[in-house]
Amino acid sequence: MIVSVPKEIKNQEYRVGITPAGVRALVDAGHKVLVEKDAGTAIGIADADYTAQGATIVNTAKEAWSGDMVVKVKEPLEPEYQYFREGMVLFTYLHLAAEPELTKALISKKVTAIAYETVQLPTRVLPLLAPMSEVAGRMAAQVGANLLTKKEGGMGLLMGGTAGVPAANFVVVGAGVVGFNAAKVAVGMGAKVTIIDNNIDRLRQIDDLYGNQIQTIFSNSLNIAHAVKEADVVVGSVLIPGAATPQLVTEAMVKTMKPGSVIVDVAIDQGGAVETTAKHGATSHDNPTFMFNGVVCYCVGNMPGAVARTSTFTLTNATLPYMVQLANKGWKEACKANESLAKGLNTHEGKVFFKGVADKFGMECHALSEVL
Ligand SMILES: NC(=O)C1=CN([C@@H]2O[C@H](COP(=O)(O)OP(=O)(O)OC[C@H]3O[C@@H](n4cnc5c(N)ncnc54)[C@H](O)[C@@H]3O)[C@@H](O)[C@H]2O)C=CC1
Ligand SMILES: CC(=O)C(=O)O
Repeated sequence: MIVSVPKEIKNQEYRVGITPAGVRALVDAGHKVLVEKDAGTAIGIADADYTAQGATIVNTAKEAWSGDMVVKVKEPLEPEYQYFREGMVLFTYLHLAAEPELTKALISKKVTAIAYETVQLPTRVLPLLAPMSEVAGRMAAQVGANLLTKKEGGMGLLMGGTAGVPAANFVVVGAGVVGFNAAKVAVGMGAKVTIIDNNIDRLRQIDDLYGNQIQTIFSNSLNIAHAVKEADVVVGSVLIPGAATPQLVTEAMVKTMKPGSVIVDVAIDQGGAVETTAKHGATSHDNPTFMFNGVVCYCVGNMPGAVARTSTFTLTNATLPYMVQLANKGWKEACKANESLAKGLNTHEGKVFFKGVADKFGMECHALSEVL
């Protein structure tokens, strides 16, 4: 099989879908790997590092989209839709419930699209979302701390406070991988941390691990409203896998926040957990914030792109075994053999196979058993 890897084109996105070690694994298994010129140069992976492991460097995006399977990081952007074609297997983040135009393009061009973020283990863990959620969660605490400074529009608070002066009140809505990592780093910075989730077992785990260092609160609108009103930083990190995110932090709640407080809506890629950021839409690394009622709002849809070298290795450690299965067996046999991978199938032959996406756009959801 020919596996091809385009250079990412999203704003400030320097991650790459494959590392030299990934090229070696695919080449050793008998596949040909095409990597777009300079795909990894910005993060210290030279074209020569790829060719040394057996990749062929191609000069144009068109060639880099020509493989039987195209491996990427971010959801394709409009200029990339021209490369879609029937029979192509696309393995990348897609977030289709928040991407109506991309969904239409994949359907009309009959692409077989397998989304990293909906591959799911029997334990319900999302093994290809978790690595970037770990990065984005850790970043959310750093971003929140930075945005609290006067220069960034914040009220001029130091996350950990000082002896005699209280620490910032850091509230996380959604205690999954993003939320837990955000809370963990915020605790390390000395913030007063509260985490909210509707999964009581998850809250118990965090309570067992962190005791009084993290206040756990069960999710309901009253509890969220109270916590948001008192917060200096709110992190949005709720997810219903593959579906549009419920906007649990309403605009009315945001209006109760103090001027100079901060929202970091990490969940923006699935639509956003905060009504205000969801309405605004994702921001970019070049222009990451906007002000609403005195509150600094940050909702960059590709946060891990800012730490692209760490993120590339963290992501591909997780994606490579699935990539090798898809290349060795072909998508259909690989999905038949691996139920977790099969859950990644979002579109094929012009049909939608993921319920969260079908429900969002009022389309029919086809059963995997129709094709596997
Ligand atoms: N902006 C960016 O660059 C990035 C965004 N993300 C996004 O962050 C979001 C969170 O991802 P993960 O932490 O990996 O997901 P996860 O599945 O690990 O955690 C989601 C949490 O939300 C909780 N939840 C669901 N309904 C809830 C409710 N009604 N009230 C409170 N909590 C509720 C779940 O119980 C779960 O603990 C996703 O949308 C993901 O795509 C992830 C990485 C990068
Ligand atoms: C999860 C995702 O979309 C990202 O890492 O950019």
